[in-house]
Amino acid sequence: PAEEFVAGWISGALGLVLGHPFDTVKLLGFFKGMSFPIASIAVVNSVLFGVYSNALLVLTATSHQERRAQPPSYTHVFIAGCTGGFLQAYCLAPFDLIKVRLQNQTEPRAKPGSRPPQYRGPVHCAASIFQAEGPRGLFRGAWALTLRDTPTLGIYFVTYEWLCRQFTLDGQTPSSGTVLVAGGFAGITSWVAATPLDVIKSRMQMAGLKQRAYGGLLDCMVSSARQEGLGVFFRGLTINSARAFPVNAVTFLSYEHLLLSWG
Ligand SMILES: CN(C)C(=N)NCCC[C@H](N)C(=O)O
Repeated sequence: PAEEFVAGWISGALGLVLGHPFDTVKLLGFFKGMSFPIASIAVVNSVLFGVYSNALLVLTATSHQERRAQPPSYTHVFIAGCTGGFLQAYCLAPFDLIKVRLQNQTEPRAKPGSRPPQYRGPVHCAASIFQAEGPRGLFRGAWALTLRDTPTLGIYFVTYEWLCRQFTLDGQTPSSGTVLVAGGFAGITSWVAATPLDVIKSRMQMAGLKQRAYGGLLDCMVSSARQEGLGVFFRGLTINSARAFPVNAVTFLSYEHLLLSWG
């Protein structure tokens, strides 16, 4: 049961290398600042895949190797995915907050005489938030992140399993092509479902800095929709989907291959 955590770690890091250019498309260099996301996403992906697989083990009493011969029901896949999503959201919260704060810091870095950026890097950003707001400050937006990730990661694993089963004979291991396509579409489906709460989550994480402070999640939703219309909930949908396909195709392919090679 521990190898799923390790495979999740490595596959998350590989997926991230592909996704990073999409994440930083608005910034200066494509692969700039990748060490922090790699370290954090690898941990978070390890929690997601490790908890998912172990939750399925509890629910169905089958190990990863036995699941092709005895496929779990979609209800069990969904519950295990939601459990993984819920726990990964808490691990992701501080890392995601730092990422959003740094990515929204668009002052040019090297211009002489210009005001230095508020955060000098991820560690300085974490320390500044901790000093100003205490440990709870690092979990700003965590509630919105949990609401975003719990159902959408259930959807993620159900889509992946469903597509794999459509293109694979009963009891067989899916081909690499199937895993790539199923992983890619699982990523897209989950991000389409996640985008409305992703917008709200990022606004809550930035609250107090760039935008106004919100009374809570609901207040943020209502006032964003009132000021900008319902389209606000779909902001970033295209880039999220374009990023989701390669990231999750590679994540699932490397995860399945690692587990297969470890027996
Ligand atoms: C919020 N949603 C939809 C997800 N977290 N989906 C799972 C994809 C995880 C992958 N590391 C990625 O960043 O796409």
